Amino acid sequence: MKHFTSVHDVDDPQALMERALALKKLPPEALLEIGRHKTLVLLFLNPSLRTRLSTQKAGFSLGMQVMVHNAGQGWQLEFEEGNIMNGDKAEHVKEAAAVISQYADIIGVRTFPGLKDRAADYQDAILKQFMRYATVPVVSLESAIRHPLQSLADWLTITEHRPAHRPKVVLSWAPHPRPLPQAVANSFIEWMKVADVDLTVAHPEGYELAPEFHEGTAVEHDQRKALDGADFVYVKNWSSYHDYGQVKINSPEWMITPEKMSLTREGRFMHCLPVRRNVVIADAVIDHPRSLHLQQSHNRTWAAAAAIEALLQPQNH
Ligand SMILES: NCCC[C@H](NC(=O)CCC(=O)O)C(=O)O
Ligand SMILES: NC(=O)OP(=O)(O)O
Repeated sequence: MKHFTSVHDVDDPQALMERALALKKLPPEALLEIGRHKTLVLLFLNPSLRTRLSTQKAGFSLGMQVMVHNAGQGWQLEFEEGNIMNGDKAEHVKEAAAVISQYADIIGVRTFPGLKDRAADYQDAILKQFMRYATVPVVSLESAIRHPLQSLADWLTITEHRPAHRPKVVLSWAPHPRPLPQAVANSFIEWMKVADVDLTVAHPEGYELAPEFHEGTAVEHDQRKALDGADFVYVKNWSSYHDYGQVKINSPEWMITPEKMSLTREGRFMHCLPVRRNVVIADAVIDHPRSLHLQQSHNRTWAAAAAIEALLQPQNH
């Protein structure tokens, strides 16, 4: 694996998921050898709580040195090719990525979409520029269109709580006051396509995701119908893809409530966090023992550990 930016970078996603579960069970001293004398640099162009801490923790657990760099602490980066850099951008990604590569064995990058220019966001240009100019593997810490470490952690969580039958997994849109990226939803669909689950995406009309992610997935516009018999209910807001970046609905109709969860097959609630209580999800659902949101955030460490280990394999160098 050269980089970890989507499920398509992974030769055998099932094996990676199983390796993450195996790493979770290893004694701490066995883990420490995996990344000894290696350095991980995490670069945050946008805020984070879980990704920042769980990926650092994964690095530390694997015996790595970890450095975190926040945008705003350094020079403002230019990502366009050929621009006359006489504005506020002091350093080109061409130099920045090459320089960081001298200090790091793996570079992690978090970069959210601007949600103004769909074509630009869906080119995932900032992540791709880092991949182009870095001389070491790049791991996505959530890019404009995908969040693969989250999806891998979600898959671990589903695997750990899987019923005997093939589970029905519902990805349900929910309301939010702010325009949010489509990355978590896009990525979740992509990873669930390689997991052995029955996936339905529930969203109001007008909230279709990008065709490359949506195609081939069952879609339901009636949320209650979608929830019928669900084993896992993954809740996430995303802003409109078609009316790009817009919040078209902000009424509580799509909020997940105990009454809606009662339609499921003792369904487990999932959310990547951060979550707005009583907007996306009623307190009584997230505070219920069947909610898996904290198991998901715990599994972020193990997803990151497995991805980092795979990127450290000698064939990458
Ligand atoms: N990394 C997990 C989710 C990050 C981001 N959520 C947010 O920005 C929420 C912010 C707020 O609630 O105001 C998203 O949806 O992609
Ligand atoms: N779920 C997730 O990626 O959380 P952060 O944005 O806090 O990293």
